[in-house]
Amino acid sequence: MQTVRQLVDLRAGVAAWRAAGERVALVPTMGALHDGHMALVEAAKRAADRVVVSIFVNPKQFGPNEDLAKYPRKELADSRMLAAAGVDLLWLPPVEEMYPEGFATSVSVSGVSEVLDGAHRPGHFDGVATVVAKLFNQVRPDVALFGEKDWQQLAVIRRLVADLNLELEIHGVPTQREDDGLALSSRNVYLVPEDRARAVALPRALGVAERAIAKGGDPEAALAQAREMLAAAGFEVDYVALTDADTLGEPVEGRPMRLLAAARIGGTRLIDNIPVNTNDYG
Ligand SMILES: Nc1ncnc2c1ncn2[C@@H]1O[C@H](COP(=O)(O)OP(=O)(O)OP(=O)(O)O)[C@@H](O)[C@H]1O
Ligand SMILES: CC(C)(CO)[C@@H](O)C(=O)[O-]
Ligand code: BAL
Repeated sequence: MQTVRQLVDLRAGVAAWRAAGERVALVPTMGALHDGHMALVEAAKRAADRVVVSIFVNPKQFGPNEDLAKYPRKELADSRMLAAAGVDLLWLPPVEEMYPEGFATSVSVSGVSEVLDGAHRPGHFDGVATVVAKLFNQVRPDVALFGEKDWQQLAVIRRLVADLNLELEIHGVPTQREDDGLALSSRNVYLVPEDRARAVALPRALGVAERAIAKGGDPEAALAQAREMLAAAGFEVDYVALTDADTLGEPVEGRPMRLLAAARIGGTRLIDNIPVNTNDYG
């Protein structure tokens, strides 16, 4: 595996593959890799001939009171995992390479960025859209892979790609979970054992609400019950919401729906989401 930190070297590496007619996949990450990231890498290997993984803890997507400084950084372990998985190139740009002196542009996707996590983390999705647009231009992949764990992020990126006529495919990869159902996340390392045990309430509350709604129950009552379950487990709830799966606006009759939640326990903010399978009970 090649590891590069300068754009000129990234471009040279990718250009050689492109000249040979090879298909290139990009997996953008912020590092501290776990099996969720590795599922993206495996999907990338199936989708393309060459796999580029980026690790960049993007300052522009963290708010002033968020965890940028303490976000886990594990470059050596990450690099070994990626090499062992057969990744071709690791793109590790320093902050000055990504945002040189004078950088002044922001990419903003309205609508889908403004609700849920967008409302709770002002500016977050502008930071994500800006860095992802840059990564797409730097690597120029044929396909890029993102996890469904960050469902709203995936929706924002699909909108960005459609609106700017970017020529690449976006593949969503299902959420990888611990045995008890908690979604894998780099931020799970922040959880002390007691909070880790309680955190299982997040996927459970979503599951309970999903079954109630899928069976035709009152959505507002189901969402209220999920909020109560989370509060009882010690979470402070940012939101539990039922939305249209693509726009993240109000659910629309006959279109796929998604249940999404964000909640904080012991100072750690966790997110999760699941589809609402009305057909299971049709
Ligand atoms: N459990 C998971 N299953 C599938 N994909 C995941 C999972 N966790 C993260 N990803 C995906 O990996 C990519 C990189 O995410 P990132 O590096 O932010 O990791 P993370 O675990 O989501 O970290 P964080 O704690 O910041 O949420 C994103 O596309 C994200 O959706
Ligand atoms: C897509 C991403 C790598 C952009 O910084 C980040 O938001 C993430 O890891 O999900
Ligand atoms: N996985 C999403 C990145 C973030 O929370 O900033």
